[in-house]
Amino acid sequence: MSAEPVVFIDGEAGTTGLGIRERLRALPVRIHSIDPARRKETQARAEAMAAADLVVLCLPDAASKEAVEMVEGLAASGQRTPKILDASTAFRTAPGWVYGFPELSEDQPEAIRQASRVANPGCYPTGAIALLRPLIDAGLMKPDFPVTINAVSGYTGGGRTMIETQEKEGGPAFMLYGLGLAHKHLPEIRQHALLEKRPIFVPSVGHFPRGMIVSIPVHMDLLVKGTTAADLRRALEERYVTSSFVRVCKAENTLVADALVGSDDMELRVHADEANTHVVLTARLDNLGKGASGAAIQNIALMLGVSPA
Ligand SMILES: NC(=O)C1=CN([C@@H]2O[C@H](COP(=O)(O)OP(=O)(O)OC[C@H]3O[C@@H](n4cnc5c(N)ncnc54)[C@H](OP(=O)(O)O)[C@@H]3O)[C@@H](O)[C@H]2O)C=CC1
Ligand SMILES: CC(=O)N[C@@H](CCC(=O)OP(=O)(O)O)C(=O)O
Repeated sequence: MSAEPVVFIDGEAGTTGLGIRERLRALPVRIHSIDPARRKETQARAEAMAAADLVVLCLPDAASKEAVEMVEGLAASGQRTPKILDASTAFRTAPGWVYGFPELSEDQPEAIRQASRVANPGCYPTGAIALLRPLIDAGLMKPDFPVTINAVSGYTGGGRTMIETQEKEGGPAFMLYGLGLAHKHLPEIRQHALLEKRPIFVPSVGHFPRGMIVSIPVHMDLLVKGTTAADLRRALEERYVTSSFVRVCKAENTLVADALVGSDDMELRVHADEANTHVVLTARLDNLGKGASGAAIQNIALMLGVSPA
């Protein structure tokens, strides 16, 4: 790899692509862009891929799959091939891909460093997995726990189409969706949180651009006998004590969804009643920060072995 690695963002003009481009200014890398008029042309994209050390895919799932085939085509014709970081849902549970959540386990940063294919996590799974996985790993929550996840997102989570609808036509103040109970993030949450059962996941979107809260209610008598809210909090604190982005915070009585807008951090909380019979676990993040572009920058830094100047 040259002194200044080259990055090509396929989908640079989209919501996630723009966020990554902006954040890349903090890293010692060179961005290889293509003429916006040619951004969907196969030839122009293939040339840009061949010139890059890392390709970041910020595309819809189908276009991401096509882009990965293009990189594989380069390899088949004996050309140098870039590493790939994919922001879509297409490869988050695929064999041969490393899940780009460095806080997942102690070994995950090294796995991301070594990988040639990394899948950037979804926004909701980032919150849900961050709350659930340490509790399963610590043996406090059994893998067959009946998990329910409620979440609210800012409308930028829906990409360009939802942004245009909300901003031009003044979309709904608040709406539940995914009520077919088969949201595209369920397989990812289940696989990386190590859950045996499919969680019930009820996402929602509000008339605000950015911000997210993921919340998971827990009946304490369904956890491993004797588990307290303090045990849950300790397990989370132990997992994230070394993280620069994830922190465990004091429980609050109210939580505002857009408090972390512009930050790449995520806050986790354990809210309990006095009798310790009910707990609600919450994760608060910027859906475009730790939920998308911020997470991508963490992965890019690991994959290219660079850090902010
Ligand atoms: N928004 C979010 O909060 C998050 C989104 N993601 C994921 O990131 C990916 C991108 O999402 P997002 O940025 O929101 O979407 P956007 O719709 O905002 O951006 C997608 C971009 O890709 C371009 N594009 C579409 N098809 C092609 C193609 N065949 N070749 C080249 N460019 C193409 C689009 O151009 P045009 O507009 O002209 O069609 C657009 O610029 C998605 O897979 C999404 O699931 C991940 C985490 C969070
Ligand atoms: C509000 C909204 O529509 N959100 C999107 C998820 C956005 C996201 O971050 O997920 P991906 O990375 O998988 O695209 C949805 O529910 O499909």
